[in-house]
Parts: sequence; structure tokens; C-alpha cells
Amino acid sequence: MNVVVFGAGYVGLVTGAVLAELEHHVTLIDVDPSKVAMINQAQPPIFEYGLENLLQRVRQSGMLEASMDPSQAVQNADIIFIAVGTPPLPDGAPNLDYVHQAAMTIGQHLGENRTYVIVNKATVPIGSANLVEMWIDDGFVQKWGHPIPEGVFTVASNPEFLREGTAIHDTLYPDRIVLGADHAWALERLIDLYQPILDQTFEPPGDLPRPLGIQRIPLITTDRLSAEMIKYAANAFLSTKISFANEMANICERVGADITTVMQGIGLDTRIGSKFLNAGIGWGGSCFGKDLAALIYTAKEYGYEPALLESTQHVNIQQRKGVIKRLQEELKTLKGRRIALWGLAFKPGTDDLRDAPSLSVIQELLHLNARVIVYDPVAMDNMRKQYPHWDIRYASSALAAVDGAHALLVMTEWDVFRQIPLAEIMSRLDFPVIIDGRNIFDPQEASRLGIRYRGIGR
Ligand SMILES: NC(=O)C1=CN([C@@H]2O[C@H](COP(=O)(O)OP(=O)(O)OC[C@H]3O[C@@H](n4cnc5c(N)ncnc54)[C@H](O)[C@@H]3O)[C@@H](O)[C@H]2O)C=CC1
Ligand SMILES: O=C(O)[C@H]1O[C@H](OP(=O)(O)OP(=O)(O)OC[C@H]2O[C@@H](n3ccc(=O)[nH]c3=O)[C@H](O)[C@@H]2O)[C@H](O)[C@@H](O)[C@@H]1O
Repeated sequence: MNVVVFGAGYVGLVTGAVLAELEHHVTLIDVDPSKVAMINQAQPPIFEYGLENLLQRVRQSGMLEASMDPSQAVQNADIIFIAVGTPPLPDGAPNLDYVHQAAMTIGQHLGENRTYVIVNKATVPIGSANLVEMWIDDGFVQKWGHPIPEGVFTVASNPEFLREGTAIHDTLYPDRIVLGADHAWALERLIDLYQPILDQTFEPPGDLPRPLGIQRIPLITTDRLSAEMIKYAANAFLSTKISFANEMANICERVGADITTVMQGIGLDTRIGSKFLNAGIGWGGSCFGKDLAALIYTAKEYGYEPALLESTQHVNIQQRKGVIKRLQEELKTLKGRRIALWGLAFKPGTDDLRDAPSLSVIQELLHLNARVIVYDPVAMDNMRKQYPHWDIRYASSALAAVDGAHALLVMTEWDVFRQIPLAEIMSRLDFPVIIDGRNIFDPQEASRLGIRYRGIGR
């Protein structure tokens, strides 16, 4: 099939590359010329496991190209994905400007003698399928002066559940595919597109072998509103699960229990499940905060007070503040203290800094006049580019960051950090203080070595 993807970011690029690997003709449309150029040279503009190999293959096979010019590709498309960003506005509502622009552009280039399925893959507020339909029609009217003929296109919802760092794996082996559509023909076309994934009939790439036991991927077909709501409900539930673990951690810390054992103890109950129960400095990333805020905004639009969702948000904010509180308890004043910070990315496996807990902590440390020395295996370039005015120092290695520091803060649980012996860290620190925001070290060993160790909930 001919597939066009608007937005070559984390979602659009990975989705496009995987669909090209499945032998669909994919054109990625982006407004950022440097991204388009990099993709065409098979250079991933983002850090994502397996993406470089995949891009090389699909560029060589000729199944994927990136462009800033949507005209031909849109006109000849069977399916057009909208995967542009939907960042939050100050009041919590998502900014739909990019979706609006993409929809208008699509409308301007649709032909009258074909049928098109336009798919909202970006996370958009409930009811957006109607809105996108209206904007596409506006684009067509702007160009041709009359409304688009009935039946030429329909908008479907196909929310995305991939995680950064495992995005290609999650696209090839998703837990489920959700399709919301108002027309059977659109649904059939989308099922055709995804058939190799649904039936797992493709040849798995060498660096991402098929996990054992996967034979078929569950498919949910539903109306568009329910599909849109599934996306928000999924992210709201996952972030609530983490905030629950963090609330339990705060209680554990007070009563003297260990959160890691407590969560293991409840996670083995199959009704609860063991995933997403890691307590720490809280969730970050481009979506949990944004999507939770958007769902809260939607609920309030209808006069409903979503108390549980607001608590999920509140616990997460407090969790980040807790890092500074622990540090002040150990060091008292932070003025002029050298604080080593391990990990900038919002989680391991990515260079993404969007809403990373490290950012709030660094801002507060700078506000308190501490000297901040950071190390991250992949996200330092992004940090330099995105926060050039922040007065922080970049270390050449994790150990170089702790040399002569008054405390170490662990913000991201990169594997390289886990492998560094506590004794080595201890020998380099000026004061033996470690605030382990991701519970990667063994508290008993730390205490044997004389380290003032503060984990989260243990
Ligand atoms: N990042 C993630 O892990 C996930 C993101 N999502 C959702 O997917 C959507 C996209 O997110 P990301 O890929 O992270 O965003 P991103 O910011 O990485 O990429 C968005 C891309 O859209 C491009 N763009 C903006 N306006 C455009 C236009 N008019 N035409 C063509 N391209 C345009 C931008 O230049 C950028 O390259 C968001 O709604 C997000 O909530 C959903 C699941 C996972
Ligand atoms: O809508 C989205 O953008 C995506 O958001 C998340 O994916 P992602 O943000 O890539 O990362 P996660 O692995 O979910 O982690 C999010 C945050 O939660 C934190 N986390 C995760 C798990 C846990 O047990 N504890 C915890 O603090 C991570 O450190 C990270 O800061 C969801 O997991 C995806 O299903 C969804 O598609």
C-alpha cells in the first residue's frame, strides 16, 4: 500500500520505517529540513535501539523516503497517518496546531478519484476525529473552492502505545492494535496494512527477534471515540500505577519497610501484575504528564472532577521535590556544594529530555546555588542544545562526575551506572552521600561501606 506519515518524530519515523520493512511504500512528511535530510541519508535523528539498521535497510530497498513536499505522496496515498506532536498548553489542553496544519495540508492535496483513510496516530483529545475531518475539508475547500465529494476520505483513530527505547520492538510485537473507525472499508484497509503484524508473518529483523510465544496480536476494533479514549485511559492507568508505587514508597520509608520487596509481594498477584511498580523520582517523558493533563482537562470540560487523576499528578510532583529534600537533610545548605547527577534522559534507552525529572531537580539545585556536574551516556548533546544557558558542567564519564563531589544523585537507571562498584564511587566522593532516585544500588552494601545512602522507600 502507499502510506504517508505526517511527522517524522519518535512515532512517525518508527511507524514509517516498520511499515516500509513490511513492504509498504512509505513517504514521511516533515516540516523540519534537517530531519528529512538525515532520514534520507539513513541517519536516525533520534536515539532509538535498532533504528539505524532498520533505516539503512528500508532506504536501500527504496521502500521509505522522507520529504517536505506532500503533494504527490498524499494524492497517491491509500492511508495517511497524522503523527505530529500534540504538546501541552499551559491549561493542560493539547496544542492541536500541528494536527490542524497537517490536516489542512492533507485536504489541499487529496484527489477526487481515490479513497483515503486518514489516521490519527498522534494522541489527540476525544472527538478529534470529527475535528480532523472538518479541517481536511477546509483544506480542500481552500484549494478547490468546493467541499470534498462524499466518500473520498474518512478519518480513523489508531492510537500508538510504543515506548521510547523499545519503539521498534513495540511496533512489531505490540500487546494489541486498536482501530477506531466509522466505516467498514476503512477498517478493512487498516487491517490489511497491519496483517503481517497481526498474524506475525513477517521475517523478524536480526537485532529484534520475535519474543517466544507470540503468535497473533489481539485486535480491538471500535468506534473512534472509544479508540481515542483507550489511549488516554492506558497512559492514565500506567502513570497512576507508578504514583501508587511512589505513595507506597513514601509510607514504607516512614514505617521502615522496603518498597522493592513490597511491590514484588503485590506484583505476583496476577490481578495486579509486576510491571510499572518501580518506585523512584517519578515518571517523566513527553506523554504521561501531557496526556494526564489533557484527560483532566477533558473531564472538567464536562463538569467532572477527576480526583484520582489529580492525585496521580500531585504525587509525581512531590516525588521530584523529595530528591532535594533528602539532599538538604544530608548536606544542610546546598550553596556552593558540588552535586554529581547521573542520568538526564527521562528513562534509560533514549536521549529524550522532555519532562525529564532531572530537569526539575537541576533547576532547583541551580536555584539553591549548588554546582551541578552531570553525566548521561546519550542525552548530553540534547541537553547542551536545548538548555545552552544553564550553568552546569558536563563530565566525560560517570566516575569523572563524582570526583570531588559532595553528593551523587541517580536520576536515570542506565545499566552502565548499575555496573559501577559502590566502593569506587565512595573513594571519589568528597562526602559519602548518595541519593538513589531509581533504587539501583544495594542499601546494605552502601551502609557497610559507610555511605549515607538514601533510596526511595527503603
Ligand atoms: N513519543 C512517544 O513515545 C509517543 C508519542 N505518542 C504521540 O504521538 C504524537 C507524536 O509524538 P512524537 O513522535 O514523540 O513527537 P515528535 O515531536 O518527536 O515528532 C513530531 C514531528 O512532527 C513534525 N511536524 C510538526 N508539524 C508538522 C506538519 N504540519 N507536517 C509534517 N510534520 C510536522 C515535527 O517537525 C516533528 O518532527 C504525539 O501526539 C504523542 O503524544 C504516542 C505514543 C508514544
Ligand atoms: O504515550 C506515550 O508516549 C507512551 O508513554 C509511555 O512510554 P514512555 O513515555 O516511552 O516511557 P515509559 O517506559 O512508560 O516510562 C515513562 C516514565 O515512567 C517512569 N517509570 C516507569 C515504570 C516504573 O515502574 N516506574 C517509573 O518511574 C520512567 O522512568 C519514565 O520516566 C507508555 O509506556 C507507552 O505505552 C506510551 O505509548
